[in-house]
Amino acid sequence: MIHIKICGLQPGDDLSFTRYREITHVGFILVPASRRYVGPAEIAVMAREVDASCKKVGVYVNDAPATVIDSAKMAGLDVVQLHGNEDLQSCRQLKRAGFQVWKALSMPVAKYGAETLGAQMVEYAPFVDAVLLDAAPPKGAQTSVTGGHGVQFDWARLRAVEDLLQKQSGGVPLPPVWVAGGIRPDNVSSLLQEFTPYGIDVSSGVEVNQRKSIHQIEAMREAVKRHVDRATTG
Ligand SMILES: O=C(O)c1ccccc1NCC(=O)[C@H](O)[C@H](O)COP(=O)(O)O
Repeated sequence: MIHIKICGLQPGDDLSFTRYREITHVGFILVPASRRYVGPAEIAVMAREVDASCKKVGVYVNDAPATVIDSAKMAGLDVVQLHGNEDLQSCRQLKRAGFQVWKALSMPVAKYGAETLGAQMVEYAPFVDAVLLDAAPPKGAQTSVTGGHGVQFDWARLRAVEDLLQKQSGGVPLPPVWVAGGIRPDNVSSLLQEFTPYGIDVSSGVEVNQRKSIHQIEAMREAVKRHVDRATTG
């Protein structure tokens, strides 16, 4: 199964999609500069509408671990997604506090090749539960708004990640890989032709007028299902 995370929910959004088996994670943005910012107390209220099968993820950028722990406890989160330059020590501290930890890594641009990415994945592996490969933010984006721009990276680069995972299979086990950045119902199939991630993380691609659309979320789920069905029936 390809897991799906829908990210950037806000008060008033319809959370009934969290009951779908394939939508395993729902995300909230705890980055004050983001247009999708929601505070921990508001998340705790929204969380009552989240199906028990769906894990609640909080996205943080460069906050001190103690701040993340207090906020994530108040919000009732299962997973903390670190979307900045957080170090190994911070990941370890958050895991020790009982949270699953995901580390976002910016997908290689020309100066930053597969080896660097592989080295980072190996380095973070013991301290995280997953890595999330996201597109680098566009020029001009606010410094702390490191994701959620609807920007796609070159998915052909994921072939190098596939090779890394194959090569690594005898060595340090690498964490599950999620892919994010500009994924929409009408392009998800091209991504999945390049690479089969553990999961996909989607935000802008399931929005209409900057708010989550239940129809777009449904279209995403259908598009992934169609791809998987086609792949399994040949
Ligand atoms: O969504 C935000 O506003 C955001 C702000 C700061 C850091 C991360 C942010 N989003 C991270 C996500 O998990 C997004 O789902 C991911 O970057 C994909 O976004 P999109 O390209 O819009 O699908």
